[in-house]
Amino acid sequence: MKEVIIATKNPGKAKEFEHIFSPRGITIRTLLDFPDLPEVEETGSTFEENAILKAETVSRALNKMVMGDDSGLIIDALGGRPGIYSARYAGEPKNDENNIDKVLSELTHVPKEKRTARFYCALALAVPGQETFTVSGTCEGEILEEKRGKNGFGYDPIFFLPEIGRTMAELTSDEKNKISHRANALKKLDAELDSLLERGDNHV
Ligand SMILES: O=P(O)(O)OP(=O)(O)OP(=O)(O)OC[C@H]1O[C@@H](n2cnc3c(O)ncnc32)[C@H](O)[C@@H]1O
Ligand SMILES: [Mg+2]
Repeated sequence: MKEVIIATKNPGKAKEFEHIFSPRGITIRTLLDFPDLPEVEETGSTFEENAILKAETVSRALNKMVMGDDSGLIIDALGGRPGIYSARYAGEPKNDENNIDKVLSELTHVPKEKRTARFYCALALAVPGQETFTVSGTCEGEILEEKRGKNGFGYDPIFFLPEIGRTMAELTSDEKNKISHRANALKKLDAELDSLLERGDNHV
């Protein structure tokens, strides 16, 4: 069985990875399947550092190939915030609705043309005994003044894609998985991942 372990506890991410991998005959498992593993501290100062921390910590604990995803929303008018703090922007415990409300209130007086933003995703692939690979992907958009759509997770309902004319939360998962920051990053890991899976280096 071909299997990829993703070092995430976020069910929204897990669903996206599953959608992308299952048509290729690859099963995914996440930290939700390994409840006894210790919490990974996201102490890095960049998305890349945090993705590596997640992937390497879990890879070491399981002695398996593991992918880490660290991602977030970069808003130009907020100097790049919430950035690496996207998950807990409105404080603990992390809550998507509260995060969105905080962003919208900070942007209250910012006009449409200055509401540009991008999603960023860093992926790290840790393989026992090998150097960790990292790649990144982005997706450009604008922050709306109110939520639209019910799909996706996180900041998707306020992230508007001007070329498509819909928010990320108004896309089907197939549509999101073609254009998202996560999909764009994953495309760059494809060749690497395929050859590791072919060689059976995932130690399943
Ligand atoms: O660390 P793990 O367990 O993977 O789960 P997490 O939710 O804490 O993940 P991050 O630390 O990478 O924080 C990412 C946050 O950025 C936001 N985010 C990332 N990708 C997103 C997407 O595709 N759509 C909407 N929001 C996204 C969302 O708020 C996430 O909680
Ligand atoms: Mg996190």
